Formats: sequence, structure tokens, C-alpha cells
Amino acid sequence: MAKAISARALRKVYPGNPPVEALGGVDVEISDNEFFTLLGPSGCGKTTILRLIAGFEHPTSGTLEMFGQSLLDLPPFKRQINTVFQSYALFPHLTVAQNIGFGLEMLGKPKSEIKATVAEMMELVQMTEMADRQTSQISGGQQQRVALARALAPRPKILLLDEPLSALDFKLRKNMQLELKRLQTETGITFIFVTHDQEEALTMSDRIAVMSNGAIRQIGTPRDIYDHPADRFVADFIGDTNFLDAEVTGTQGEEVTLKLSSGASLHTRADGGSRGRVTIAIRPEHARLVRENEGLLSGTLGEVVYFGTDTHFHVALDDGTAFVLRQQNGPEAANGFAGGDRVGIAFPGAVAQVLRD
Ligand SMILES: Nc1ncnc2c1ncn2[C@@H]1O[C@H](COP(=O)(O)OP(=O)(O)OP(=O)(O)O)[C@@H](O)[C@H]1O
Repeated sequence: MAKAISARALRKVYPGNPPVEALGGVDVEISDNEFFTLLGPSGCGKTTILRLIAGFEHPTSGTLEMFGQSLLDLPPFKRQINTVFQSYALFPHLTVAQNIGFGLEMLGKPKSEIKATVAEMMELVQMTEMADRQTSQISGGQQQRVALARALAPRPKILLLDEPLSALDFKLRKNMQLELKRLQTETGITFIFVTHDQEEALTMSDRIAVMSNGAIRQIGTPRDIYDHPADRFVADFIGDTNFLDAEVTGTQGEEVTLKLSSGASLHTRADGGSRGRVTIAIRPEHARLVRENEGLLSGTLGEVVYFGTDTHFHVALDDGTAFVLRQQNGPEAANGFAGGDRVGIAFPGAVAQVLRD
């Protein structure tokens, strides 16, 4: 089946002096009914991809298709794509119901159809009771719901969401994350979501594309990206990570033997010809603090920081590298280690990710 979106070598250079290459030739396929997130730091080109899909900008080169049809010569209003922006852009003097129905009126839909769709959309975003309130008289979270309902009302094939939750406070943002996921599942519409917030991306997405500098570094499920980051940028950008130098001393099929700076050896999986000196990544929650000489690494325990649900242990390894461990606190939390102690660090070889540069 044709993909909802299929882009090949998609490149965008904004003219100027000097010109800015916002996308340097991106390949991406997004499936129908997928919650797909573009994640990356400010300026990496996320919004540019949305603007090309919406038709607000034209690519410099490359191909861009929607359900198998080229978008390159299709004007924005013919694309059956809607966008929800960070600023909700509602009409403050119109009511909730009038705002939701606005796009349908513009499309010249019959009154009875508009009434039914608006009622359905208000139900979907749980705003039925506020139908007659002006949008200047509802909260930020409620305005966000109305903006979503308005964008969903014409039943677009694809909904683009450009950092739609960033203006909301922490608690409301958490609730809206669940809400957005529910809306996507219930409507079956393909959502393409832009954020620089890794947690938001991990909790909502079917798949994530991690971007930097106008390129996609890795595409995968939240679990893939977190557990198997392809390179140092992705490992660093998503969650907290310890980086260690290691040397590949042997290869057996997909397994490599690594030697750490401590002299200890371990086996792990590595995709494709890793050899020589490499960097490995280990998540703080995948390692355990043990007695000196009982682990793969040893060092001196520095700060111990209590976070309620877990405790972070900062260790200075004997080669000078900093290493952080995170252990969940249980009823018998005390583990007998204190700052200044000599300690060991243990972890199963399989959790060590060999990174591309
Ligand atoms: N109209 C424009 N003219 C010139 N340069 C632009 C234009 N729009 C974006 N850029 C540049 O293109 C690059 C990518 O911008 P883009 O808005 O796609 O990034 P982003 O990842 O969405 O960032 P943010 O998270 O800050 O919105 C940036 O360097 C930006 O300064």
C-alpha cells in the first residue's frame, strides 16, 4: 500500500546571503494511521519538513509523495492536510462551536453536515459543554482542544502538529499527550508531530525520526531509539547516557568482544564491521553499583543524589571518565555506599551499545 508520505532526497535551501540549507537530502516514509514524530534540537529542520508537506514551501530538489501522488505541483488547499500550530490561532470573538465549524464553512459544506460534524468533534475533544463560550473565555488547554477539533473537522488525511503542546504547563501537557494519542487512535488519521522534547516523543509516537543539522540520524520505534541508538548524537539527545572508550578485540558474526580501559572484556552485539577504537553507550539505569573488583569498571563514588523514586550515583572512573548510575529506590533502599568509597560498576554486556561516530 502507498505510504501516507514518502520523501526521497528532499532538500531545501532558503535563499539569502548566505543561503541556508535547512534540509540536506532527507529520505523518509510515513505509514497511514501512524503517529510519527520529528524530534531534534532547534534549527535542525523539523518545521521545514512540515512546511514542505503542507505546501507552504517548495523543495529545492527531491521528491515528495502523499499516498503515491506527487505533492510538488499540488497547491496546499488540495492536499487534504491540516496543521495545528503552537499558537492556536483561534478567532477570539467566535464561540467554540463557530471556531470548530469555520473550516467547514469555508469549504462550503451544507449547514446540517457542519452542525453534525461540529457536534461530533466537540464530543471527541470533550468540549460539548462549552460550545457557546467565546474562545477568549476558555483556558489554554481548552483552546488547544478547540484548535485540534477545528483541524480534525474537515477529516484531513494527514494532520501536522508543530509543537502544539509547548505553551501548556507541565501537568496539562502530560494530559494532552495522552489525549493526542487517543485522538490519533480514534480518528485513524496520520499524525506528523514536531517536538524538541524527547519525553513527549517517546510517550506518544509509533515511530520517531531523530534529526540534526538538516539530516535524519535515525528512524525507529521509541524502544529502538532508546535501547539501540545508532550514533553518539542520538544516544546523547535521547535520555541520559554514559559514553566509554573501548577497543574491539574480536568479532564473531554479529557479536564483538570489547576491551574497556579498565582492562575488563565483555561481549555485545554490534551492527556491521565495528573494529578498532569505538565508543560504547550505557544507560544509567542499566548498570549496578557493586564492591570494588566485583564489576567491569572501578572508581571512586562522588555525589549521591536522592530523587524520590530513584537515586543517582556519580562515579569518577579510574581513567578519569565520569559515569552516572541510576537505581530505583525500594523499601530497603540503603545499599551501604557513601561518597568517597571505592566502588565497582557492573552491567551485562548486552546493554553496551556500540555507536557509529
Ligand atoms: N524562511 C527562512 N529563511 C531562511 N532561513 C530559514 C527560514 N526558515 C527556516 N530557516 C532556517 O532553516 C533551518 C531549519 O529551520 P526549521 O524551522 O526547519 O528548524 P526547526 O527544527 O523546526 O527549529 P525550531 O525547533 O526552532 O522551530 C534553520 O537554520 C533556520 O534558521
